[in-house]
Amino acid sequence: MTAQILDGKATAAAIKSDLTARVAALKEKGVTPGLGTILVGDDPGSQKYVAGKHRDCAQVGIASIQRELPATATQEEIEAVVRELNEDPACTGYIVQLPLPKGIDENRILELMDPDKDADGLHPMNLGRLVLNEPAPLPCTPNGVLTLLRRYGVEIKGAEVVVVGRGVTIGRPMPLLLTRRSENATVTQCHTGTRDLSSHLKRADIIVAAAGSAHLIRPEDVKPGAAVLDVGVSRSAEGKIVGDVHPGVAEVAGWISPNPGGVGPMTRAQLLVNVVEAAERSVG
Ligand SMILES: Nc1nc2c(c(=O)[nH]1)N[C@@H](CN(C=O)c1ccc(C(=O)N[C@@H](CCC(=O)O)C(=O)O)cc1)CN2
Repeated sequence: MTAQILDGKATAAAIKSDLTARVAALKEKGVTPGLGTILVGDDPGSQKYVAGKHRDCAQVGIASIQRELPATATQEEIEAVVRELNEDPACTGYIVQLPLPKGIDENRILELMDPDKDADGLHPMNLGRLVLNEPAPLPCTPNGVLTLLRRYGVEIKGAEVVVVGRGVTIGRPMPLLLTRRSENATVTQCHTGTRDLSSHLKRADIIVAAAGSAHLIRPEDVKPGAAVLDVGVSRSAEGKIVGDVHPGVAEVAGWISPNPGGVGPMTRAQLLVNVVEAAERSVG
């Protein structure tokens, strides 16, 4: 078997084309959505992701507001920029690019954001709303995973899903999305403390690999026909992306997301969706 590709690049392009029309309609009503980003430090990966987010904004007509601070920025300096974007009427939604440099209290920064401007869905109020099943902006990567699965007709209802990883951007919120009544999946969350990862993976209809551990998911651990989403990013010595999923998995799985070209572009597209939806709510 050769797996069908879950093409994140193509799916993101379709989403952006829909958003372009919605942004134009908002502008006719006098509202220009504006995405702010706060980037601290000089991590090349983060710089690339933020640059991509602003490229996407330009494509669909969303205004860009960029704030950059050096790696030496203090907690107070970052908090001052958060307060500034909270107050800026041109900034309808914003994100703080994660991770922040060591020594910065990331949770405190997220808590300080105006939850109504939280374009990432990572403010504790919005994560709480997700737990309570109330409307909230959805975390971009997990929502991107769901959108890809739906687009390619992968059955989620009743599926056994294994999520590998427990980070704040993917691992923690992913099961919350998958276990909503609208999705009705059964989720097992695995992490570095899981005793026998292989035994869990072998039962999974869908695997979401977000461990950041190169080629952790091996062909022999995957049930034939399963859908495998590769979210993890490690870098080779040459700086190339190495995913969590071994290339041989493509011979066993029913669907596989490439990496790059899978969940990454979907993360960016879902961010724009959150920004546009917030602007649409503001006009009623
Ligand atoms: N505030 C946030 N920080 C981080 C998030 C997030 O959702 N919000 N997620 C990740 C990084 N991320 C988004 O910011 C992200 C990751 C990957 C991509 C992407 O388009 N990747 C491309 C490859 C790019 C490359 O060549 O390096 C792909 O997969 O095709 C976009 C955004 C952590 N931080």
